[in-house]
Formats: sequence, structure tokens, C-alpha cells
Amino acid sequence: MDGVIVGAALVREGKLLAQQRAWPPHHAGQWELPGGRVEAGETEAFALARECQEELDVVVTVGARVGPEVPLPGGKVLRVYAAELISPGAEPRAVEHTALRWVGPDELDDIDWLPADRDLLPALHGLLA
Ligand SMILES: Nc1nc2c([nH]c(=O)n2[C@H]2C[C@H](O)[C@@H](COP(=O)(O)OP(=O)(O)OP(=O)(O)O)O2)c(=O)[nH]1
Repeated sequence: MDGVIVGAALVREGKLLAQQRAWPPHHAGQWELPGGRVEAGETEAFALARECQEELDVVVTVGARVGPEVPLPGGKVLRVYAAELISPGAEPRAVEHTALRWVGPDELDDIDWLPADRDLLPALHGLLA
């Protein structure tokens, strides 16, 4: 399917990694999951691992789907997968984004997420529980 955006629910020690967008201006400052567009010929898992490498400079393993498929503007959809760092000691860094943050369950609802990501909050709470 065209227009699939994959997102990583990357969890370490009970916390979820969120990244803060620098662009475009109307979404700058808001938070999202690492990820991006699935390119032609890629599996969703491959695309997610590639995006984590590009955006966070870390290698991840991709696990099961998390939560519902969320419709995005322009007919795209967001699909989220659980992910883990291959090396738990590796520290992700914000290559393209303004900031990174490890978010605990008590902070999850207070973050200024991109609108679509709010639909995933129940599932993300479940993942961290
Ligand atoms: N990565 C990511 N994108 C999200 C999330 N929630 C959400 O609405 N989006 C939207 C924002 C963008 O419209 C789109 C992903 O765009 P992107 O700029 O990250 O994708 P990309 O790296 O492949 O870049 P591009 O080649 O499409 O420009 O999905 C999320 O949690 N993670």
C-alpha cells in the first residue's frame, strides 16, 4: 500500500522514546515516534529499522504491531510497531530532530503529541504497563 508511515514504540526500562519535530513550522515543537515513510520495495520492519538508524543513529529490532492503524492527512496511514535497542547501552541521539525524551507512563498523556499519535495513547499505555 502506498502512503504507509511506520512509527517505532521504542521502549527501554519501562519508558518510551519520543522525539520533537523541528519541521514543518506548524508541527515544530510537537512530539512523535521515530519513523517515517515506507519506501518502494521495503518491508515495514525494514523501513522502521532504517528510519531509526537515520534519525537516532541506533540499531533496533522490530517486534509486534501496537495499537490501531491511524489515518493521516493525504490518505496516508500510521502503523506503529514495538521496537527495542539491539544494544541496550547504545544511546539514541537526535540526528534530525530538536530533542529526544524517554517518557514514563505517568508523563505519556501530558506530551504535546502530533494529533494522530493521541489515538495511540491507550495502546502505548498498555505497552508500558
Ligand atoms: N515518524 C512519524 N511520523 C508521524 C507520526 N505521527 C504522524 O502523524 N506522523 C506523520 C508526520 C508526517 O506527515 C509523516 C511522516 O513524515 P516524515 O517526514 O517523518 O517521513 P520521512 O522521514 O519518510 O520523510 P519524507 O521523505 O516523507 O519527507 O507522518 C509519528 O509518530 N512518527
